[in-house]
Amino acid sequence: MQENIIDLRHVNIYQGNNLVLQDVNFKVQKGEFVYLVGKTGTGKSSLLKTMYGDLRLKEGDGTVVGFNLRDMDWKKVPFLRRNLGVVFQDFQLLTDRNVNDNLRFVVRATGWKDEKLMDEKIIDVLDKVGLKSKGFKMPFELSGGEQQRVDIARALLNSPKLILADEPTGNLDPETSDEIMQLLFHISRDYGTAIVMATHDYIVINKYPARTVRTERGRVIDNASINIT
Ligand SMILES: Nc1ncnc2c1ncn2[C@@H]1O[C@H](COP(=O)(O)OP(=O)(O)OP(=O)(O)O)[C@@H](O)[C@H]1O
Repeated sequence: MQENIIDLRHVNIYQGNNLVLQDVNFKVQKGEFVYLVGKTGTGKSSLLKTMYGDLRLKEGDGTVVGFNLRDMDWKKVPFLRRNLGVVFQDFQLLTDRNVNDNLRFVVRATGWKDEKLMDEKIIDVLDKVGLKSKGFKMPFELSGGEQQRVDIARALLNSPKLILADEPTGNLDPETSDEIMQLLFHISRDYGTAIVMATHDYIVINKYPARTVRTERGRVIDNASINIT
C-alpha cells in the first residue's frame, strides 16, 4: 500500500493577509524525491514552511508525517519537527562549537537522554554523509559542501521519513552541488526518506531527474515541465 508522507488537500497558504498559494493539492509518498521550482516570490518557501509548521495551516486540510496540520496545537510543532528534517541554503550551524556538539545540541533539544546512544547516533549520521572523521572540526574549518553535509546529518538525526530542503545547493559550486545531490538521492533511495527540495538550479534537475512541481501564479502545478521557466 502507498504511504502518503505529505497529503495536502485544498490548502490556501497566506503570508500575513496575502494569499500566496491557493487550492494546493500535493501528495508525496514514502521515499519519493520531488523538486519544487518556480520563480522567486511564488511561494516555494511558504509551502515548505507550511509543511514544517512555521506557517499555520488556516484553510484546507493537510497531514505531514502523520501530523494533522489543520488541527495541530502550536505546542505540537516541536513533535512534528522531530519527525522530519529541514535543510537550508545557508547551513545554519552554530559557529561556536564543533560538528559533534552541533549535532549533540539538536539530539539533546529533541529529548534524547542517553549519552552513549547520542554518541552512536552522531557517528552514524556523520558516517551517512561521509564526514565520520570531521566531528571535531569547527564549522569555519569546513568547506561549504562539508557544512551542507553537516546540515544534512543534522536533518537525519531523528531518522525522519521526510526531509524538506530549501535550495540546499544554492550556495555551492557545481561540483559540490553534484556531491550533495548524489547524497540526497542516496538518502531517498536507500533509506526510503521522502525529499522535497526547492531549487532554482535547472542544471541539477536535468542531471538528476525527478518529479517536478512548480509554483506559478498562486497555484501549485504538479509534474511540471522543467523547460518552462
Ligand atoms: N515573512 C513574510 N511576511 C510577509 N510576506 C512574506 C514573508 N515571507 C514571504 N513573504 C511573501 O510571500 C510571497 C512568497 O514568498 P516565498 O518566500 O514563499 O517565495 P519563494 O518562491 O520561496 O521565493 P524565493 O525563490 O525567492 O525563495 C512573496 O510575495 C513574499 O514577499
